[in-house]
Amino acid sequence: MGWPSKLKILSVYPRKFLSLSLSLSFQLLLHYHNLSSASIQDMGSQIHVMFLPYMAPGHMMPMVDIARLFAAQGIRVTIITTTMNAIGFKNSIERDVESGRNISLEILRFPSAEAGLPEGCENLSSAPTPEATIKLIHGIELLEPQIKILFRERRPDCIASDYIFWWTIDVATELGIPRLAFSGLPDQVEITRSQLPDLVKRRTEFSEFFDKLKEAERKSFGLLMNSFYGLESAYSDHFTKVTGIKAWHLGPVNLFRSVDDKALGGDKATISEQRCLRWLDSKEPNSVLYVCFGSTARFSKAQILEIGNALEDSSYSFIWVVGKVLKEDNNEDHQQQEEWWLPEGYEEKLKENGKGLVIKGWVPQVLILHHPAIGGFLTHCGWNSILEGLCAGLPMVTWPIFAEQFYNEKLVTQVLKFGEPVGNKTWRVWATEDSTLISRSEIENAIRRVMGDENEAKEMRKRARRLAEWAKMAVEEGGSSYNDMKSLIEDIRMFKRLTEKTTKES
Ligand SMILES: O=c1ccn([C@@H]2O[C@H](COP(=O)(O)OP(=O)(O)O[C@H]3O[C@H](CO)[C@@H](O)[C@H](O)[C@H]3O)[C@@H](O)[C@H]2O)c(=O)[nH]1
Repeated sequence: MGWPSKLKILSVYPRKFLSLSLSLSFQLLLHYHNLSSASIQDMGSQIHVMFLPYMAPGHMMPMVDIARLFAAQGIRVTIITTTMNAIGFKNSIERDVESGRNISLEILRFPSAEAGLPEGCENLSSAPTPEATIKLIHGIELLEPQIKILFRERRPDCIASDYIFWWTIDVATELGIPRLAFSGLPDQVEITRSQLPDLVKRRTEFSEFFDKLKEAERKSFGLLMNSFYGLESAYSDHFTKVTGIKAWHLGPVNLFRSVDDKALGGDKATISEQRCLRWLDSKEPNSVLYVCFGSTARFSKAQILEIGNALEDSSYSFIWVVGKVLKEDNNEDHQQQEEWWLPEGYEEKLKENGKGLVIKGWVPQVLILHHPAIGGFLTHCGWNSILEGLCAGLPMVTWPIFAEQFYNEKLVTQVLKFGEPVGNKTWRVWATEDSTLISRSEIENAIRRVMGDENEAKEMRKRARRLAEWAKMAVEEGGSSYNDMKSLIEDIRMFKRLTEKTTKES
Protein backbone atom coordinates (compact mmCIF):
# COMPACT_ATOMS: atom_id res chain seq x y z
CA MET A 1 0.00 0.00 0.00
CA GLY A 2 1.36 3.44 -0.90
CA TRP A 3 1.72 6.31 1.52
CA PRO A 4 -1.09 8.84 1.84
CA SER A 5 0.01 12.29 0.70
CA LYS A 6 -0.52 13.53 4.24
CA LEU A 7 -0.33 11.37 7.30
CA LYS A 8 -0.54 11.63 10.99
CA ILE A 9 2.66 10.40 12.44
CA LEU A 10 3.17 9.00 15.86
CA SER A 11 6.54 7.36 15.77
CA VAL A 12 9.98 7.40 17.26
CA TYR A 13 12.48 9.64 15.51
CA PRO A 14 16.10 10.55 16.00
CA ARG A 15 16.64 13.47 18.33
CA LYS A 16 19.31 14.33 20.81
CA PHE A 17 19.18 12.15 23.81
CA LEU A 18 21.42 9.64 25.37
CA SER A 19 20.42 6.06 25.82
CA LEU A 20 21.95 4.14 28.64
CA SER A 21 22.44 0.49 27.85
CA LEU A 22 23.17 -1.82 30.72
CA SER A 23 24.09 -5.42 30.28
CA LEU A 24 22.67 -6.45 33.67
CA SER A 25 19.15 -6.20 35.02
CA PHE A 26 19.68 -3.15 37.14
CA GLN A 27 16.23 -3.10 38.75
CA LEU A 28 16.55 -6.68 39.92
CA LEU A 29 19.97 -6.06 41.40
CA LEU A 30 18.67 -2.96 43.13
CA HIS A 31 15.86 -4.94 44.71
CA TYR A 32 18.19 -7.75 45.71
CA HIS A 33 20.75 -5.58 47.44
CA ASN A 34 18.29 -3.02 48.85
CA LEU A 35 20.81 -0.14 49.11
CA SER A 36 19.94 3.05 51.00
CA SER A 37 20.27 6.47 49.37
CA ALA A 38 22.99 7.37 51.91
CA SER A 39 25.15 4.53 50.67
CA ILE A 40 24.59 5.70 47.09
CA GLN A 41 26.05 9.12 48.00
CA ASP A 42 29.27 7.45 49.11
CA MET A 43 29.82 5.96 45.68
CA GLY A 44 30.45 9.24 43.96
CA SER A 45 33.97 10.38 43.32
CA GLN A 46 35.49 7.22 41.89
CA ILE A 47 33.13 7.08 38.90
CA HIS A 48 34.87 7.63 35.54
CA VAL A 49 32.80 8.37 32.43
CA MET A 50 34.42 8.58 28.98
CA PHE A 51 32.59 10.73 26.40
CA LEU A 52 32.89 10.22 22.66
CA PRO A 53 31.22 13.07 20.71
CA TYR A 54 30.69 12.90 16.93
CA MET A 55 32.77 15.34 14.85
CA ALA A 56 29.98 17.74 13.80
CA PRO A 57 29.07 20.91 15.72
CA GLY A 58 25.39 19.99 16.27
CA HIS A 59 26.52 16.75 17.90
CA MET A 60 29.80 17.74 19.51
CA MET A 61 28.83 20.93 21.33
CA PRO A 62 25.85 19.59 23.35
CA MET A 63 27.78 16.45 24.19
CA VAL A 64 30.68 18.48 25.55
CA ASP A 65 28.10 20.48 27.57
CA ILE A 66 26.79 17.20 29.02
CA ALA A 67 30.30 15.97 29.78
CA ARG A 68 31.03 19.18 31.65
CA LEU A 69 27.75 18.84 33.51
CA PHE A 70 28.82 15.38 34.69
CA ALA A 71 32.15 16.82 35.84
CA ALA A 72 30.28 19.52 37.76
CA GLN A 73 28.55 16.70 39.68
CA GLY A 74 31.91 15.36 40.89
CA ILE A 75 32.26 12.66 38.23
CA ARG A 76 35.68 12.04 36.66
CA VAL A 77 35.26 12.80 32.96
CA THR A 78 37.39 12.16 29.87
CA ILE A 79 36.39 13.49 26.45
CA ILE A 80 37.83 11.70 23.42
CA THR A 81 38.36 13.95 20.41
CA THR A 82 40.87 14.91 17.73
CA THR A 83 43.39 17.77 17.52
CA MET A 84 41.35 20.33 15.55
CA ASN A 85 38.08 19.52 17.28
CA ALA A 86 39.69 20.00 20.69
CA ILE A 87 40.54 23.61 19.81
CA GLY A 88 36.83 24.45 19.86
CA PHE A 89 36.33 23.71 23.55
CA LYS A 90 39.69 23.22 25.27
CA ASN A 91 39.56 26.69 26.86
CA SER A 92 36.29 25.80 28.57
CA ILE A 93 37.78 22.55 29.83
CA GLU A 94 40.84 24.39 31.16
CA ARG A 95 38.54 26.74 33.06
CA ASP A 96 36.72 23.73 34.52
CA VAL A 97 40.01 22.20 35.65
CA GLU A 98 41.05 25.49 37.26
CA SER A 99 37.78 25.48 39.20
CA GLY A 100 38.60 22.01 40.57
CA ARG A 101 36.67 19.71 38.24
CA ASN A 102 38.14 16.36 37.27
CA ILE A 103 37.86 16.60 33.50
CA SER A 104 40.43 15.94 30.78
CA LEU A 105 40.79 15.48 27.05
CA GLU A 106 42.10 12.43 25.22
CA ILE A 107 43.28 13.84 21.91
CA LEU A 108 43.73 11.51 18.94
CA ARG A 109 45.45 12.27 15.64
CA PHE A 110 42.86 12.45 12.87
CA PRO A 111 43.81 10.13 9.97
CA SER A 112 43.60 12.94 7.39
CA ALA A 113 46.15 11.53 4.94
CA GLU A 114 44.69 8.00 5.17
CA ALA A 115 41.24 9.38 4.40
CA GLY A 116 42.55 11.54 1.52
CA LEU A 117 41.77 14.81 3.28
CA PRO A 118 43.79 18.00 3.68
CA GLU A 119 45.42 18.44 7.11
CA GLY A 120 43.08 20.13 9.58
CA CYS A 121 39.82 18.95 8.03
CA GLU A 122 38.43 17.02 10.99
CA ASN A 123 34.84 18.20 11.42
CA LEU A 124 31.81 17.91 9.11
CA SER A 125 31.43 21.69 9.20
CA SER A 126 34.93 22.15 7.74
CA ALA A 127 34.60 19.75 4.78
CA PRO A 128 35.05 21.94 1.68
CA THR A 129 33.06 19.71 -0.73
CA PRO A 130 30.38 16.97 -0.56
CA GLU A 131 33.13 14.50 -1.57
CA ALA A 132 35.26 15.70 1.33
CA THR A 133 32.28 15.11 3.64
CA ILE A 134 32.18 11.46 2.58
CA LYS A 135 35.95 11.16 3.08
CA LEU A 136 35.58 12.77 6.48
CA ILE A 137 32.91 10.27 7.53
CA HIS A 138 35.32 7.56 6.40
CA GLY A 139 38.15 9.18 8.38
CA ILE A 140 35.97 9.15 11.50
CA GLU A 141 35.28 5.44 10.91
CA LEU A 142 39.04 4.81 10.74
CA LEU A 143 39.31 5.96 14.36
CA GLU A 144 37.21 3.01 15.61
CA PRO A 145 40.02 0.49 16.41
CA GLN A 146 42.09 3.16 18.16
CA ILE A 147 39.14 4.27 20.30
CA LYS A 148 38.25 0.67 21.20
CA ILE A 149 41.81 0.12 22.43
CA LEU A 150 41.58 3.30 24.48
CA PHE A 151 38.37 2.14 26.19
CA ARG A 152 39.92 -1.25 26.93
CA GLU A 153 43.04 0.36 28.40
CA ARG A 154 41.26 2.97 30.48
CA ARG A 155 38.35 0.76 31.54
CA PRO A 156 35.93 3.59 32.44
CA ASP A 157 32.80 2.93 34.53
CA CYS A 158 30.57 4.17 31.74
CA ILE A 159 30.83 5.07 28.04
CA ALA A 160 28.81 8.02 26.77
CA SER A 161 28.97 8.12 22.98
CA ASP A 162 27.11 9.78 20.16
CA TYR A 163 24.43 7.35 18.93
CA ILE A 164 26.20 7.23 15.53
CA PHE A 165 29.03 5.26 17.17
CA TRP A 166 26.74 2.23 17.50
CA TRP A 167 29.76 -0.07 18.01
CA THR A 168 30.43 1.41 21.46
CA ILE A 169 27.67 -0.92 22.73
CA ASP A 170 29.98 -3.86 21.93
CA VAL A 171 32.89 -2.44 23.94
CA ALA A 172 30.58 -1.50 26.80
CA THR A 173 29.13 -5.01 26.89
CA GLU A 174 32.62 -6.50 26.73
CA LEU A 175 33.71 -4.36 29.69
CA GLY A 176 30.42 -4.92 31.56
CA ILE A 177 29.71 -1.20 31.85
CA PRO A 178 26.75 1.05 30.93
CA ARG A 179 26.80 2.82 27.56
CA LEU A 180 25.18 6.18 26.80
CA ALA A 181 24.17 7.18 23.25
CA PHE A 182 22.25 9.92 21.36
CA SER A 183 18.75 9.33 19.74
CA GLY A 184 14.66 10.75 19.86
CA LEU A 185 10.91 11.01 20.61
CA PRO A 186 7.32 11.32 19.17
CA ASP A 187 4.12 13.45 19.26
CA GLN A 188 1.07 13.60 17.04
CA VAL A 189 1.83 16.10 14.28
CA GLU A 190 0.91 16.44 10.63
CA ILE A 191 3.73 15.70 8.28
CA THR A 192 4.01 14.68 4.64
CA ARG A 193 5.85 11.67 3.34
CA SER A 194 8.44 13.84 1.60
CA GLN A 195 9.32 15.48 4.91
CA LEU A 196 10.28 12.21 6.49
CA PRO A 197 14.00 11.52 6.72
CA ASP A 198 15.20 9.07 4.05
CA LEU A 199 16.01 6.60 6.75
CA VAL A 200 12.36 6.42 7.79
CA LYS A 201 10.81 6.81 4.31
CA ARG A 202 12.43 3.99 2.43
CA ARG A 203 15.10 1.40 2.84
CA THR A 204 18.29 3.04 1.66
CA GLU A 205 21.95 2.14 1.68
CA PHE A 206 21.90 3.48 5.24
CA SER A 207 19.25 1.02 6.36
CA GLU A 208 21.69 -1.52 7.69
CA PHE A 209 23.46 1.20 9.63
CA PHE A 210 20.12 2.50 10.94
CA ASP A 211 19.17 -1.00 12.08
CA LYS A 212 22.40 -1.18 14.05
CA LEU A 213 21.59 2.10 15.76
CA LYS A 214 18.12 0.83 16.64
CA GLU A 215 19.48 -2.46 17.89
CA ALA A 216 21.91 -0.65 20.19
CA GLU A 217 18.98 1.43 21.44
CA ARG A 218 16.73 -1.59 21.87
CA LYS A 219 19.16 -2.93 24.46
CA SER A 220 19.01 0.38 26.30
CA PHE A 221 18.22 0.69 29.93
CA GLY A 222 17.48 4.40 29.83
CA LEU A 223 17.69 7.62 27.83
CA LEU A 224 19.31 10.92 28.59
CA MET A 225 17.81 13.79 26.68
CA ASN A 226 19.07 17.25 25.84
CA SER A 227 15.61 18.61 26.60
CA PHE A 228 13.44 19.16 29.66
CA TYR A 229 10.44 17.11 30.67
CA GLY A 230 7.94 20.03 30.57
CA LEU A 231 8.88 20.76 26.96
CA GLU A 232 7.83 17.42 25.50
CA SER A 233 6.27 15.38 28.27
CA ALA A 234 3.81 13.72 25.83
CA TYR A 235 6.72 12.58 23.63
CA SER A 236 8.62 11.32 26.60
CA ASP A 237 5.70 9.47 28.20
CA HIS A 238 4.78 7.90 24.89
CA PHE A 239 8.32 6.74 24.30
CA THR A 240 8.63 5.20 27.74
CA LYS A 241 5.21 3.52 27.35
CA VAL A 242 6.00 2.07 23.93
CA THR A 243 9.62 1.05 24.54
CA GLY A 244 9.67 0.57 28.29
CA ILE A 245 12.89 2.58 28.37
CA LYS A 246 13.58 5.08 31.14
CA ALA A 247 14.44 8.65 30.12
CA TRP A 248 16.42 11.34 31.94
CA HIS A 249 15.94 14.91 30.72
CA LEU A 250 19.05 16.97 31.45
CA GLY A 251 18.64 20.05 29.35
CA PRO A 252 18.61 22.44 27.79
CA VAL A 253 22.34 21.95 28.27
CA ASN A 254 23.28 25.27 26.65
CA LEU A 255 21.97 26.93 29.83
CA PHE A 256 24.97 25.55 31.70
CA ARG A 257 27.43 27.54 29.59
CA SER A 258 29.08 30.54 31.18
CA VAL A 259 29.32 33.80 29.23
CA ASP A 260 32.86 32.81 28.20
CA ASP A 261 31.65 29.44 26.91
CA LYS A 262 28.83 31.08 24.96
CA ALA A 263 31.27 33.45 23.38
CA LEU A 264 33.45 30.57 22.29
CA GLY A 265 30.90 28.35 20.51
CA GLY A 266 34.03 27.09 18.79
CA ASP A 267 37.05 29.38 18.48
CA LYS A 268 35.99 30.28 14.92
CA ALA A 269 33.36 32.53 16.48
CA THR A 270 35.80 34.93 18.13
CA ILE A 271 36.54 36.87 14.94
CA SER A 272 32.91 37.65 14.22
CA GLU A 273 32.00 38.10 17.88
CA GLN A 274 33.00 41.71 18.37
CA ARG A 275 31.59 42.71 15.00
CA CYS A 276 28.16 41.19 15.67
CA LEU A 277 27.81 42.37 19.24
CA ARG A 278 28.96 45.91 18.52
CA TRP A 279 26.49 46.10 15.63
CA LEU A 280 23.67 44.71 17.79
CA ASP A 281 24.43 47.23 20.54
CA SER A 282 23.39 49.97 18.12
CA LYS A 283 19.93 48.43 17.56
CA GLU A 284 16.60 48.77 19.39
CA PRO A 285 15.46 45.90 21.66
CA ASN A 286 13.66 43.07 19.83
CA SER A 287 14.21 44.69 16.45
CA VAL A 288 16.66 42.27 14.78
CA LEU A 289 16.00 38.91 13.13
CA TYR A 290 18.82 36.37 13.49
CA VAL A 291 19.07 34.07 10.44
CA CYS A 292 21.14 30.88 10.53
CA PHE A 293 20.75 27.45 8.94
CA GLY A 294 23.12 25.51 11.17
CA SER A 295 26.48 24.07 10.42
CA THR A 296 25.93 21.91 7.33
CA ALA A 297 22.96 23.16 5.23
CA ARG A 298 23.73 24.41 1.68
CA PHE A 299 21.44 26.45 -0.60
CA SER A 300 21.43 27.09 -4.33
CA LYS A 301 22.37 30.57 -5.61
CA ALA A 302 18.73 31.08 -6.63
CA GLN A 303 17.60 30.44 -3.06
CA ILE A 304 20.27 32.70 -1.57
CA LEU A 305 19.01 35.43 -3.89
CA GLU A 306 15.44 34.97 -2.61
CA ILE A 307 16.55 35.02 1.04
CA GLY A 308 18.73 38.09 0.45
CA ASN A 309 15.89 39.99 -1.21
CA ALA A 310 13.36 38.96 1.42
CA LEU A 311 15.59 40.19 4.23
CA GLU A 312 16.29 43.43 2.43
CA ASP A 313 12.59 44.01 1.68
CA SER A 314 11.35 43.18 5.18
CA SER A 315 10.94 45.95 7.72
CA TYR A 316 13.35 44.38 10.17
CA SER A 317 17.10 44.51 10.68
CA PHE A 318 18.92 41.20 10.48
CA ILE A 319 22.09 39.21 11.09
CA TRP A 320 22.40 36.53 8.43
CA VAL A 321 24.96 33.76 8.83
CA VAL A 322 25.15 32.90 5.18
CA GLY A 323 26.17 29.37 4.20
CA LYS A 324 28.21 28.35 1.16
CA VAL A 325 26.58 27.39 -2.15
CA LEU A 326 27.48 24.56 -4.49
CA LYS A 327 29.58 25.85 -7.39
CA GLU A 328 27.93 25.36 -10.77
CA ASP A 329 31.20 24.86 -12.71
CA ASN A 330 32.79 21.72 -11.32
CA ASN A 331 36.52 21.18 -11.58
CA GLU A 332 38.34 18.65 -13.77
CA ASP A 333 37.80 15.84 -11.27
CA HIS A 334 34.05 16.54 -11.51
CA GLN A 335 34.10 17.16 -7.78
CA GLN A 336 31.47 19.57 -6.59
CA GLN A 337 33.09 22.64 -5.07
CA GLU A 338 31.52 25.08 -2.64
CA GLU A 339 31.90 28.84 -2.47
CA TRP A 340 30.57 31.89 -0.71
CA TRP A 341 28.11 33.68 -2.91
CA LEU A 342 25.92 36.76 -2.54
CA PRO A 343 24.15 38.94 -5.12
CA GLU A 344 26.52 41.58 -6.50
CA GLY A 345 26.70 44.73 -4.40
CA TYR A 346 24.56 43.19 -1.65
CA GLU A 347 27.02 43.57 1.21
CA GLU A 348 28.04 47.08 0.13
CA LYS A 349 24.40 48.15 0.18
CA LEU A 350 23.95 46.80 3.70
CA LYS A 351 27.09 48.58 4.87
CA GLU A 352 25.63 51.85 3.60
CA ASN A 353 22.13 51.51 5.00
CA GLY A 354 23.08 49.59 8.18
CA LYS A 355 20.02 47.36 7.85
CA GLY A 356 21.78 44.06 8.08
CA LEU A 357 24.98 42.21 8.81
CA VAL A 358 26.05 39.25 6.71
CA ILE A 359 28.54 36.84 8.23
CA LYS A 360 30.37 34.35 6.04
CA GLY A 361 31.50 31.84 8.59
CA TRP A 362 30.97 31.09 12.23
CA VAL A 363 29.31 33.29 14.86
CA PRO A 364 28.86 32.87 18.63
CA GLN A 365 25.20 31.91 18.16
CA VAL A 366 24.14 31.51 21.79
CA LEU A 367 25.64 34.87 22.73
CA ILE A 368 23.88 36.57 19.81
CA LEU A 369 20.52 34.98 20.58
CA HIS A 370 20.65 36.39 24.11
CA HIS A 371 21.39 39.93 22.96
CA PRO A 372 18.41 42.19 23.80
CA ALA A 373 18.29 43.52 20.23
CA ILE A 374 17.38 40.10 18.82
CA GLY A 375 13.60 39.71 18.42
CA GLY A 376 13.27 36.54 16.35
CA PHE A 377 15.14 33.59 14.88
CA LEU A 378 14.88 32.24 11.33
CA THR A 379 16.15 28.69 11.80
CA HIS A 380 16.63 25.42 9.93
CA CYS A 381 15.26 23.71 13.06
CA GLY A 382 18.39 21.82 14.11
CA TRP A 383 17.59 20.63 17.63
CA ASN A 384 20.37 22.68 19.23
CA SER A 385 19.21 25.83 17.49
CA ILE A 386 15.61 25.21 18.61
CA LEU A 387 16.69 24.83 22.23
CA GLU A 388 19.04 27.80 22.10
CA GLY A 389 16.35 30.04 20.58
CA LEU A 390 13.80 28.80 23.10
CA CYS A 391 16.14 29.51 26.03
CA ALA A 392 16.56 33.05 24.72
CA GLY A 393 12.73 33.39 24.65
CA LEU A 394 12.60 34.00 20.91
CA PRO A 395 9.72 33.30 18.50
CA MET A 396 10.86 31.45 15.37
CA VAL A 397 10.50 31.46 11.63
CA THR A 398 10.96 27.78 10.79
CA TRP A 399 12.61 26.48 7.65
CA PRO A 400 13.59 22.82 8.05
CA ILE A 401 15.87 21.37 5.41
CA PHE A 402 16.65 17.74 6.11
CA ALA A 403 16.84 14.96 8.67
CA GLU A 404 14.53 15.24 11.71
CA GLN A 405 14.30 19.02 11.31
CA PHE A 406 10.72 18.69 9.98
CA TYR A 407 9.66 17.01 13.22
CA ASN A 408 11.34 19.73 15.22
CA GLU A 409 9.48 22.34 13.16
CA LYS A 410 6.13 20.71 13.99
CA LEU A 411 6.99 20.79 17.68
CA VAL A 412 7.60 24.54 17.42
CA THR A 413 4.69 25.48 15.14
CA GLN A 414 1.97 22.91 15.94
CA VAL A 415 2.61 21.70 19.49
CA LEU A 416 4.28 24.58 21.36
CA LYS A 417 3.04 27.26 18.93
CA PHE A 418 5.84 29.78 19.20
CA GLY A 419 6.84 29.81 15.53
CA GLU A 420 5.57 30.13 11.98
CA PRO A 421 6.72 28.09 8.98
CA VAL A 422 8.24 29.70 5.90
CA GLY A 423 6.03 29.07 2.87
CA ASN A 424 3.13 26.65 2.67
CA LYS A 425 4.83 24.09 0.49
CA THR A 426 4.36 21.05 2.61
CA TRP A 427 6.19 19.02 -0.03
CA ARG A 428 9.46 20.90 0.30
CA VAL A 429 12.45 18.81 1.22
CA TRP A 430 16.04 19.50 0.19
CA ALA A 431 16.49 23.20 -0.34
CA THR A 432 19.33 22.67 -2.80
CA GLU A 433 16.84 21.47 -5.39
CA ASP A 434 15.43 24.32 -7.46
CA SER A 435 12.00 22.67 -7.41
CA THR A 436 11.80 23.52 -3.74
CA LEU A 437 12.67 27.19 -4.18
CA ILE A 438 10.89 29.34 -1.59
CA SER A 439 10.04 32.77 -2.93
CA ARG A 440 11.07 36.07 -1.36
CA SER A 441 7.43 36.97 -0.66
CA GLU A 442 6.83 33.70 1.19
CA ILE A 443 9.92 34.32 3.32
CA GLU A 444 8.99 37.94 3.97
CA ASN A 445 5.41 36.98 4.95
CA ALA A 446 6.66 34.48 7.51
CA ILE A 447 9.09 37.04 8.96
CA ARG A 448 6.28 39.56 9.31
CA ARG A 449 3.99 37.00 10.97
CA VAL A 450 6.66 36.43 13.64
CA MET A 451 8.29 39.87 14.08
CA GLY A 452 5.19 42.03 13.51
CA ASP A 453 2.61 43.67 15.78
CA GLU A 454 -0.35 41.40 15.02
CA ASN A 455 -1.98 39.68 18.01
CA GLU A 456 -0.74 36.28 16.83
CA ALA A 457 2.85 37.55 16.86
CA LYS A 458 2.42 39.01 20.34
CA GLU A 459 0.99 35.71 21.58
CA MET A 460 3.90 33.81 20.05
CA ARG A 461 6.37 36.11 21.77
CA LYS A 462 4.59 35.58 25.10
CA ARG A 463 4.67 31.81 24.66
CA ALA A 464 8.36 31.91 23.75
CA ARG A 465 9.19 33.93 26.86
CA ARG A 466 7.19 31.53 29.03
CA LEU A 467 9.05 28.55 27.56
CA ALA A 468 12.38 30.24 28.31
CA GLU A 469 11.30 30.65 31.95
CA TRP A 470 10.29 26.99 32.15
CA ALA A 471 13.62 25.93 30.66
CA LYS A 472 15.49 27.95 33.25
CA MET A 473 13.41 26.54 36.09
CA ALA A 474 14.06 23.01 34.86
CA VAL A 475 17.84 23.28 35.25
CA GLU A 476 17.81 25.20 38.54
CA GLU A 477 18.13 23.43 41.87
CA GLY A 478 14.99 21.36 42.43
CA GLY A 479 13.94 21.63 38.76
CA SER A 480 13.09 18.57 36.69
CA SER A 481 16.38 18.43 34.75
CA TYR A 482 18.37 19.07 37.91
CA ASN A 483 16.60 16.19 39.64
CA ASP A 484 17.00 13.90 36.63
CA MET A 485 20.76 14.54 36.61
CA LYS A 486 20.99 13.63 40.27
CA SER A 487 18.97 10.48 39.76
CA LEU A 488 21.00 9.43 36.71
CA ILE A 489 24.27 9.78 38.56
CA GLU A 490 22.87 7.80 41.44
CA ASP A 491 21.88 5.08 39.00
CA ILE A 492 25.36 4.93 37.43
CA ARG A 493 27.00 4.85 40.85
CA MET A 494 24.60 2.19 42.00
CA PHE A 495 25.34 0.13 38.90
CA LYS A 496 29.03 0.23 39.60
CA ARG A 497 28.58 -0.66 43.24
CA LEU A 498 26.26 -3.55 42.44
CA THR A 499 28.51 -4.92 39.71
CA GLU A 500 31.46 -4.87 42.12
CA LYS A 501 29.42 -6.54 44.83
CA THR A 502 28.11 -9.21 42.46
CA THR A 503 31.64 -9.91 41.21
CA LYS A 504 32.95 -10.28 44.79
CA GLU A 505 30.11 -12.59 45.80
CA SER A 506 30.48 -14.92 42.82
O1 LIG B 1 27.68 30.18 13.04
C1 LIG B 1 27.27 29.32 13.81
C2 LIG B 1 26.44 28.26 13.38
C3 LIG B 1 26.03 27.34 14.29
N1 LIG B 1 26.44 27.42 15.59
C4 LIG B 1 26.04 26.39 16.55
O2 LIG B 1 26.06 25.12 15.92
C5 LIG B 1 25.05 24.31 16.45
C6 LIG B 1 24.22 23.82 15.30
O3 LIG B 1 23.43 22.78 15.73
P1 LIG B 1 21.95 22.51 15.18
O4 LIG B 1 21.13 23.72 15.31
O5 LIG B 1 21.42 21.30 15.89
O6 LIG B 1 22.14 22.30 13.63
P2 LIG B 1 23.05 21.27 12.75
O7 LIG B 1 24.46 21.60 12.90
O8 LIG B 1 22.48 21.30 11.40
O9 LIG B 1 22.74 19.88 13.48
C7 LIG B 1 22.65 18.55 13.08
O10 LIG B 1 22.46 17.87 14.32
C8 LIG B 1 21.29 18.25 15.02
C9 LIG B 1 21.31 17.55 16.35
O11 LIG B 1 21.25 16.17 16.13
C10 LIG B 1 20.06 17.90 14.24
O12 LIG B 1 18.90 18.33 14.95
C11 LIG B 1 20.13 18.56 12.90
O13 LIG B 1 19.03 18.12 12.12
C12 LIG B 1 21.43 18.20 12.19
O14 LIG B 1 21.52 18.91 10.97
C13 LIG B 1 24.25 25.15 17.41
O15 LIG B 1 24.65 24.83 18.73
C14 LIG B 1 24.66 26.57 17.08
O16 LIG B 1 24.64 27.43 18.19
C15 LIG B 1 27.22 28.44 16.03
O17 LIG B 1 27.57 28.54 17.21
N2 LIG B 1 27.62 29.37 15.11
